[in-house]
Amino acid sequence: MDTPPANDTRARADALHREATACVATRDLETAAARYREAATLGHPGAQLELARMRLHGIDGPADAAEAVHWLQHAEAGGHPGAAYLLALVALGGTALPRDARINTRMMQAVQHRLPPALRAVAIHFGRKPDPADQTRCLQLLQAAADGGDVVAAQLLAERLARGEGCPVQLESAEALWAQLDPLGVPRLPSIEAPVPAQPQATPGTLTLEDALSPPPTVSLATSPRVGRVEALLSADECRLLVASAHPQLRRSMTVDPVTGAAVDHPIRSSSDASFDPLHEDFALRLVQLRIARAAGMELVNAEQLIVLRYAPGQEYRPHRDYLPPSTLAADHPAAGNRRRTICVYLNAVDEGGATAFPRAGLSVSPVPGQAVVFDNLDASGEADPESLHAGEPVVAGEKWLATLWLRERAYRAF
Ligand SMILES: O=C(O)CCC(=O)C(=O)O
Ligand SMILES: [Fe+2]
Repeated sequence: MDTPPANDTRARADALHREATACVATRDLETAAARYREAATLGHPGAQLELARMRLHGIDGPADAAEAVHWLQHAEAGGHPGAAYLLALVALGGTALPRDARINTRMMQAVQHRLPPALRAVAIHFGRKPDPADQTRCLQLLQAAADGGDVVAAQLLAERLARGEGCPVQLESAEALWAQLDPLGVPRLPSIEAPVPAQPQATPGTLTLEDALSPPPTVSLATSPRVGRVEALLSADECRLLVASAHPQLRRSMTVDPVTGAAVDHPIRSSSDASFDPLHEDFALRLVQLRIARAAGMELVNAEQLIVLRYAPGQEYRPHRDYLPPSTLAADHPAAGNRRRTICVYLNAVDEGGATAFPRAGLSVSPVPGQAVVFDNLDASGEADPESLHAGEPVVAGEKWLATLWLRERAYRAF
C-alpha cells in the first residue's frame, strides 16, 4: 500500500531537520540554515523556529527580523510553544512586531507549556507587583522554573526563601536549594536588597508586561554634563537575575586601544565583566534591558550589548569618556553613530567606595541597588563632549556589581 503523501512530506521534513541539527553541532551553519529552510518550507514547526532564530540574529547572513517573524508565525500556527514565546520576545522590542496585548497572551501560553525562560520571566514580573497574591505567584513560578532545570530561577528562589520575600523565612528550603546548586559550581549571590518598585498602574493577578515601557522618572543631578538618577528602576529579583546570568561568564575587563582599536588589558579598568550576546538573551533579560534603555529615554535597538561589571576591593574604572574614537567606531556599526548616552544600574550595595564620579560637575553618585545613573556623552549638537568625563571610584570594602548600557545615536541591534 502507498504511504499517504502527507506522511512522506513529514518524514522528509523530519530528516532535513535532523540533518540541520547535526550541521549546527559541527558548526556548519550555512548548510544548517539551508536544511532548516527546506524543512520549514515543508511545514516543520521546529525547523521554522530554528530558521527564525538564525534570521533574527543574522547567523546565516544579515539579520532579518521580518523574515524571522514570518517563520515564527508559521511555527506558532503549527502549535510550537517556543514560537509563541519568541514572538512575545520580539514584540517586546516593538520594531518587528507591535507591542500589544498579544505579548501577554503569548507568554501565558508559554507558561502553560512550562517553558522555563517564560516561567522565569513571568515570575520576575509578578515579583514586581506588591500584591501578596502576586508575590505568591512569583514564588510558585520560580519553583516551577527551578523544577524544570532553570538554575537562575533556583538561585532567585533560594534568595527569596532565605530572606522571606513574599513568604515567611524558610531557611531550610533555601539551604536545600543551595545544596543542590553547589555541586554544579553555582556560586552564592551577593546580598541584594531593593524595595518592590512602586507600580501605580499594576493590576494584581494579570500579566501586564507592557509595564516595562514606563520606567520611573529621571531626577536631574547636573546639566554639564547632563546627569540624572532613576530610582527603583530594577527589583531585587532583576538585580539578582543580572548578577546570576553574568557570573559564569565574567572575565577581566578590557579597554579599547584608541590607536589600534584592539581590546587591551589596561590598569584604567581593573574590573571583571560579562557581556550578553543577544543570541542568548531570554525574555526576562530583554525586558530588563528594555526598561533600562527607556529609563535613558531611548530604545533597546540603540543599545550595544549589555555589560555587567564586578569590582572587587581596590578595583576601579579610572576617569574616562564613553564616546568611541573614530577607529573603534569604524569597526563597530559606524551607521549607528556614537555612544550618545550611558546608563549604569547599581545591582548591589557596596560596603565602602565604588561611587560614580563626574569630576567636571563636582558630582558623585553612590551605588543604591536597583537605582540607575544616566548621562550624556555627546553635547546638544551631537559632538563628543569632554565634560562627560566620569569614573567608577575604587571599591574600598565589599564588591560592586553594575550593569551598563551604552546607547548609540541610531539603531545598533536588528530588533
Ligand atoms: O563603575 C562605574 O560607576 C562607572 C562605569 C562606567 O563608566 C562604564 O561602564 O562606562
Ligand atoms: Fe564609562
